[in-house]
Amino acid sequence: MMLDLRGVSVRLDSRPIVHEADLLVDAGEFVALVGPNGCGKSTLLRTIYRALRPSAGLISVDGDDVHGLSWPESARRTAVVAQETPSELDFTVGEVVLMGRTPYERVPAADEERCARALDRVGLAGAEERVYATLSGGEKQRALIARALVQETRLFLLDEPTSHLDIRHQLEILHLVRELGVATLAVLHDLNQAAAFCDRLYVMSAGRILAGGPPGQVLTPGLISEVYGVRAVQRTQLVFERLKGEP
Ligand SMILES: Nc1ncnc2c1ncn2[C@@H]1O[C@H](COP(=O)(O)OP(=O)(O)OP(=O)(O)O)[C@@H](O)[C@H]1O
Repeated sequence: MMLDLRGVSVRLDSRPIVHEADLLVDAGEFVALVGPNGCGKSTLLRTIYRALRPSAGLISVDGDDVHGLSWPESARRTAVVAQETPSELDFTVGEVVLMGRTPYERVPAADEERCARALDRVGLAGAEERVYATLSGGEKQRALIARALVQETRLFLLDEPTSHLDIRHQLEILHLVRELGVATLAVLHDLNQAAAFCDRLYVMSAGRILAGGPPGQVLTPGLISEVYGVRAVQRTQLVFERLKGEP
């Protein structure tokens, strides 16, 4: 199992935020974590990438307790793609991508080669010298995915990677991550998108994981009304597919 959470609870300022979460991601799986604002999704993700410590439970990545690993060792197992943070803005794209090599000994020529390959893979070939702050939202997300790629981990954690992108760029990013084939746990807000892209998903509400499984089994009108307080009606829906080339 690539990621295995057993009974994970998290407290912030002594308030219980996550209660006894169990969650699995297998090698190569794309798993979504959905739930209403404030239910604890980001807190759970931050605990997996060690920005927070659980108050109870165990989180293992590739068989080892992440909170027992050294920082570089855990960073060689798990890469995070979140929304941009101010820390990236002063750098060139190449410098941002190279941050992904921080947990490794630096080998300049080989690292530049890795950086070029990763940028090529995300459709930003040759963008090393561009200033990160000047990229479009979609390009920034792709640069952050390139950074995760050079980190050479077997697990990706995505925290709302598409939330300020338009529909075409949202689809591009989700396609891209899926095609990489790296085990991924992604916090997503759009339930239709989560259902379309993930192998399995978990639904969180008020700090608890209420259900997990294939989207068709989990996203029932009953569960959606219980969790979000909205009535879900299943209809033939408009399906968006990315077209090749610019619109
Ligand atoms: N540093 C903190 N100290 C205390 N409480 C916090 C802290 N950070 C977040 N919280 C609270 O924890 C709860 C869960 O927040 P979290 O950001 O994990 O939710 P989320 O499901 O990711 O929400 P969203 O979908 O809006 O991003 C919220 O009630 C929030 O106010």
